[in-house]
Amino acid sequence: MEGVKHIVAVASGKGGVGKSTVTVNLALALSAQGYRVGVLDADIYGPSQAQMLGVKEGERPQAAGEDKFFPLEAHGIQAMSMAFLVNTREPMVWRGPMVVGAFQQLLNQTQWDNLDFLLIDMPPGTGDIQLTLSQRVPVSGAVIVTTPQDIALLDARKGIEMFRKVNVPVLGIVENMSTYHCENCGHEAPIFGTGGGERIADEYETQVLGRLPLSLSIRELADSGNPSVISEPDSPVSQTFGEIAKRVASEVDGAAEQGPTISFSE
Ligand SMILES: Nc1ncnc2c1ncn2[C@@H]1O[C@H](COP(=O)(O)OP(=O)(O)OP(=O)(O)O)[C@@H](O)[C@H]1O
Repeated sequence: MEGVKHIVAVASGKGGVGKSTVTVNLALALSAQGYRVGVLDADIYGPSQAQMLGVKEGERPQAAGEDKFFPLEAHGIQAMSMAFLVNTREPMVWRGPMVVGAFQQLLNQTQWDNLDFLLIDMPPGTGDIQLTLSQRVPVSGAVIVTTPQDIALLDARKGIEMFRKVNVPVLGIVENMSTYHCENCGHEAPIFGTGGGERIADEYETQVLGRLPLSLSIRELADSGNPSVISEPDSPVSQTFGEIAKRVASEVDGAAEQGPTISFSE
């Protein structure tokens, strides 16, 4: 893909597990480590990246020649989202083919500037957008975000299986909302259970890239457009994102050094 070295999909089976939050913080952590990073928000119906990156409503991308757009820039990250092109207060009442068409346009018509990593914030599930992505562009790998409870793991398994079917390597699992740390009494409570990320990583012979707590500040900072990694760079949460970023970068570079693999499927 023009202007992009590595494409990494951030995905989950289930909605609301923190994909967008992980995407934006991982992007900022990679950027803090010196990489040039872009974020493509592939959630056409419910884009979140504009808000999480603090892009003001109504800010629109500039045209780049006849049929391309320059991405917007926020916190040093290049970004493209449906939210930059439409009024986000109105629902998008679109059928599947229109959604896929819009995604393809975001994919093909954004003029990325010399990126090391393009992170794609996927919509939940294993449908049209996921298939389109794997068929249209070379995806270096996928990061699977899950919470530790069984109902989320069930959907995360489907996500992993889907990427395997389309020959996209799974780089690892991010276990989000692992434990709740009470800011008043210090008590740790594993609200969504324990060990889920590890179990699923073992099952699919992949790794847990990192574990993040259920935390008021993660939510407040992401929702306010100044995510943890830039607002609290020295916090344990930001350090965890830094470690996840290092693992992702080394997995992807390692994969690049091995060269392409040949696979057969029906
Ligand atoms: N570790 C966390 N602690 C507290 N709140 C969190 C955490 N991770 C995410 N959240 C909050 O949970 C909500 C959902 O997160 P987010 O939008 O990242 O999920 P998602 O998986 O991308 O959702 P969707 O399926 O809608 O795309 C957001 O308000 C976010 O701030």
